[in-house]
Amino acid sequence: MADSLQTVMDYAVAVARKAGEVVQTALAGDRKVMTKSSAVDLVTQTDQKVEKLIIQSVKEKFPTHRFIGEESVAAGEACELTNEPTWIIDPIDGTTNFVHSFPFVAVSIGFSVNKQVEVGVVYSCLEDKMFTARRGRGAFCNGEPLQVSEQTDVHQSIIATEFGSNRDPEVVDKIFCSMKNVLKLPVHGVRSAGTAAINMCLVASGCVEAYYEIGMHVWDIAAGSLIVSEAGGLVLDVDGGQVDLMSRRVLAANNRSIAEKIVKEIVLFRPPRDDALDHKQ
Ligand SMILES: O=P(O)(O)O[C@H]1[C@H](O)[C@@H](O)[C@H](O)[C@@H](O)[C@@H]1O
Ligand SMILES: [Mg+2]
Ligand SMILES: [Mg+2]
Repeated sequence: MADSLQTVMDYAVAVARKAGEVVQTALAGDRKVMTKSSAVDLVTQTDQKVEKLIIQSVKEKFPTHRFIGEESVAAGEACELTNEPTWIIDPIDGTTNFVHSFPFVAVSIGFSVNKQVEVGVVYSCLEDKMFTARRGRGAFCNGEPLQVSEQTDVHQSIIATEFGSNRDPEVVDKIFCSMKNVLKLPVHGVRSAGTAAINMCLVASGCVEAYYEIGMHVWDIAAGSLIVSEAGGLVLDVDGGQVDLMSRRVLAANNRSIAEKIVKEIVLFRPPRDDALDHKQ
């Protein structure tokens, strides 16, 4: 598999770039907005078109590989991570940004074998930044090596998080309570890029010290998790334990010292797992 992983990586980069071109072109036109799990969980025809393009392209080259794609799962496909080679795809991470032309939108492609992410590609289309990682081979942005921040003092940190698309009052309260706790540590700032994948690339790039979220999905974080760990960071569960990609909980941090401080401030809850949830809307 070692050499074929490079073939996978090269192909993922080429497909992500092609997908990014479609996203950019679509930004110039009208976007028909539909909803999924809630009134603020948005999807457009471009999300669906880009996912089809990625899956068709990959199937031509790797006919036996499996897929977990956000929009295919929304259409009723199983969301099951097995030991088989699997492409984990978010065609547009940051659909709300895309709808509003808020300029952070990414194509995220992870590739896993034995349930472990081996290749991660996040293409931040509007910034034209191609983030890549292969397990054990480092993380890069447009070919330049990435390194997480060296900051160990949480008070000198920027922390990224997201509001998600669940508007259940109890969940919103927990999200805000965690955010308030983090802000009051105090930290230099709290930020939301509106895309989990780009938040993770910001950790990998050393611009923010940590990103945490409860409620996102496996396709939001599969590629980014490898990019963070290959840039020298840690990817954990929000309780500080081992991350489980299907659990919809993640904390990516530059180092353990920052991670431990953030863990203490997060109000924990468990959304339904990706492999247990009925995604079909
Ligand atoms: O734009 P998406 O692909 O739907 O991903 C979003 C996700 O829906 C939202 O819940 C998270 O807060 C964002 O960070 C994701 O990137
Ligand atoms: Mg997403
Ligand atoms: Mg998406």
